[in-house]
Amino acid sequence: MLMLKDPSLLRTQAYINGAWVDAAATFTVDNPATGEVIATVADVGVAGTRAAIDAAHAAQPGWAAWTGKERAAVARRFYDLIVANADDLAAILTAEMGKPLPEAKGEILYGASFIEWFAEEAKRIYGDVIPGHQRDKRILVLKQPVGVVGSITPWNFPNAMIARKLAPALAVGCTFVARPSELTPLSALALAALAARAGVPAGVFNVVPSYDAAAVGAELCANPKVAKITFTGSTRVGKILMRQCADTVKKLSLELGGNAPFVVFDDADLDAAADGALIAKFRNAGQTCICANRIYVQAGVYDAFAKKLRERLATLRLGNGTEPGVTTGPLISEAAVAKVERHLRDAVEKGAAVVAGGRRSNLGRTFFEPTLLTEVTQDMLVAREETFGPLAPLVRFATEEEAVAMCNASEFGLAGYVYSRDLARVWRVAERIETGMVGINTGLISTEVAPFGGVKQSGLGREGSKYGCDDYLETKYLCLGGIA
Ligand SMILES: NC(=O)c1ccc[n+]([C@@H]2O[C@H](COP(=O)([O-])OP(=O)(O)OC[C@H]3O[C@@H](n4cnc5c(N)ncnc54)[C@H](O)[C@@H]3O)[C@@H](O)[C@H]2O)c1
Ligand SMILES: O=C[C@H](O)CS(=O)(=O)O
Repeated sequence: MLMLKDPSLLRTQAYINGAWVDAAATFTVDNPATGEVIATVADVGVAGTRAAIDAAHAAQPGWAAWTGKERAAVARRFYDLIVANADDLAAILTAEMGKPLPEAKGEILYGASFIEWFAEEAKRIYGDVIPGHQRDKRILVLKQPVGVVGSITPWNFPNAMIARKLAPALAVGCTFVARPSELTPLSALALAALAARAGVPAGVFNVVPSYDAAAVGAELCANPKVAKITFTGSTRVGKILMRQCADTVKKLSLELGGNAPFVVFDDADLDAAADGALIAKFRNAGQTCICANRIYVQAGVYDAFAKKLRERLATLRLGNGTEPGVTTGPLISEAAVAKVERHLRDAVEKGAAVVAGGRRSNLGRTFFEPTLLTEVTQDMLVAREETFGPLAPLVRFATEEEAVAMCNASEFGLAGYVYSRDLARVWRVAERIETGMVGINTGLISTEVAPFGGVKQSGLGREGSKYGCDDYLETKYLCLGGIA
């Protein structure tokens, strides 16, 4: 049973047009650590999603008519309420997703940082005045909200992935229909409760929990009242949404799959690199889009680095995320465990060696021991596919050229990491690696102040930073003639 300071944050109805709405259909939300049902949630399906879109469409002109300062004030109250209720939001998040409470609290504050950042940006949505091309012409450029935004988000960061999208939308005057993952809807519903308390007007922020992701996604993509789709999730689903948006030429922001290379050169600080690899690989039990998926180590330091990383794996404690001292929670499902096992089996069959972990834990069906593999080669599944679990594969390389070529031998390009104390080498590799983001001598790069996003099949657009409003704005050009 979830013990909350404010039990009213545990919401199981949809939030549409400022009202909590039941539905005839429901679905259950399970605790991935224990398998117990923690909530039964209204499933509003396509009909409820359509109603939410209608509400968002009706509310949008009014919301856009508020000044940036007025929207900023509401967003600031929203931020303050999230921070004030962070412990409850973290408890809800851990219950439905499994990550350890300290990590869940960190996610809540990370998500809140986007609400804070874009509350500030709301006052600075500037246009332009451009010198006329003819004597009687005056040219203006306006930045206007795109309109209704449909949002589809994953289970691994059930608070922050919504906040990272909702924040710029609210700031510029868009309205928002959020369809959270069926695995983790409670975090989104708790955010809706706090948004209402903050004074976000009815219809501006709607949450439509639903089990049938494909049907609701198709409605969001096809409905002409929706101007933009913002999606975070797998590349597979991102491609489906792209296709479905074509008929109405919707704007798209896509934060998709990753396969991050993590490169350790022989001149690196090996302790710093091992610390960085531990966080970049095992944060959220390896279930983040920017997790180090392939760890490339230059031959001269390969054994020393493997030893240091193995020592650090021994400090990880697997367990239920509510228990003090637990660093690594369960995976989201048995299917996720099966994917880790498939990558492990393939690697071992092709010659890799298990030097730590390598098996399910007796803690439960979704627990897998943090695992370290050596003698991994580029042809193994673990180097080509996103594992999304606590499996660290070490690949040996000889030269910088070889390392960069192996990094770029992927259709993904979200994040990459480079450890070296040679400034020239760091610049060469950071400029040549085909990713949207590069961590240099650090394994933790996520922040609201920087543009988050990928290249190649890892996505379109950027979230956060001074660039983060761009994807929620249209640029309108006014040409004033006859000014003699
Ligand atoms: N780039 C990023 O910022 C980022 C962040 C988090 C996760 N991810 C990626 O997400 C994946 C893991 O998350 P996941 O398993 O939830 O991904 P997923 O693509 O399976 O699901 C993401 C969301 O899409 C919904 N969905 C599934 N099929 C759909 C369809 N046909 N139409 C519409 N919606 C549909 C799901 O219910 C969920 O809400 C990984 O690939 C990870 O790299 C990327
Ligand atoms: O899983 C993907 C998230 O975007 C990772 S982070 O929350 O930005 O670190």
